[in-house]
Amino acid sequence: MIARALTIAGSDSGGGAGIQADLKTFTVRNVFGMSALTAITAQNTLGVEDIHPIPLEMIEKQIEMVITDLGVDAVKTGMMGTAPVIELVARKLKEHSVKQLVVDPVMIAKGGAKLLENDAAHALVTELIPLATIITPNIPEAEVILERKIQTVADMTEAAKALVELGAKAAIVKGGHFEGDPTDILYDGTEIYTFPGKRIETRHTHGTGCTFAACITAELAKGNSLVESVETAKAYITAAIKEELGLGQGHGPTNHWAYQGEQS
Ligand SMILES: Nc1ncnc2c1ncn2[C@@H]1O[C@H](COP(=O)(O)OP(=O)(O)O)[C@@H](O)[C@H]1O
Ligand SMILES: Cc1ncc(COP(=O)(O)OP(=O)(O)O)c(N)n1
Repeated sequence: MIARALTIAGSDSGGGAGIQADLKTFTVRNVFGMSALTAITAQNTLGVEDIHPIPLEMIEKQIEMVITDLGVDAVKTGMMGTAPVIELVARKLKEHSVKQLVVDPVMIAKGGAKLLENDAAHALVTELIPLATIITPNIPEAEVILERKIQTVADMTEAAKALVELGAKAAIVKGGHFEGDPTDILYDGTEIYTFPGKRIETRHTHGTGCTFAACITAELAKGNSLVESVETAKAYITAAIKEELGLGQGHGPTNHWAYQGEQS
């Protein structure tokens, strides 16, 4: 049977991030993708113009309809928006005993728009992080969650360990926001793994975090190990950034078809 993945996240009308990035990535990685929308955003490569939240009952129904009929092998969470959404999603994931959960703690879009209310970071820590197979913050997100500054690779390593202490089985702190080459640091509760990268000079990096986490989700859904899944996701996002599509006037989307690696 084909592997199945569910993304619980916001819609990006521009197609580079959010639900759209997730479903494209799932498809390219040979996984059947399903979605539960938490919000509709009106955005393009220049920024987020408006956000329309989806009512809690409707979020709950989407999750319920998908899991009880089609089933899921892995779930990814992205833009949650508010604490009540986080609480609801955590409750549903527990009710359905979801085993593979990738938590992308989306907070702020590249253009600066707030995608998570300030008071919701606490719910992320108490409700969602303890359920996570892996949490995938960028540096500013890890700083908010842990209430500390992250300025060096050593700080990233300590941050990954601290995120696991909060209850996640594993944590990868992404280095895209550092100057210089973007190294990502994974801690799986036992070992530290370093994923080095070469910085690609481009403005087309909209949705890099969503795409990276979606690829991890797809690989986990197919039964790959965590480290294998992160390895594939790093190669996938690197190719997606490198082979830019050149769309839009601002931060353009990455190229979800670019990765030529094997289907695992
Ligand atoms: N310019 C870049 N060149 C190469 N890799 C990048 C670049 N920007 C981000 N990445 C990689 O893309 C992935 C997503 O990271 P990041 O952009 O920090 O996430 P987010 O979109 O959540 O801010 C990470 O693996 C990171 O190392
Ligand atoms: C609906 C929606 N969800 C998430 C994001 C942010 O995605 P991310 O991958 O972190 O990419 P950037 O916005 O940082 O480029 C979004 N913009 N919209």
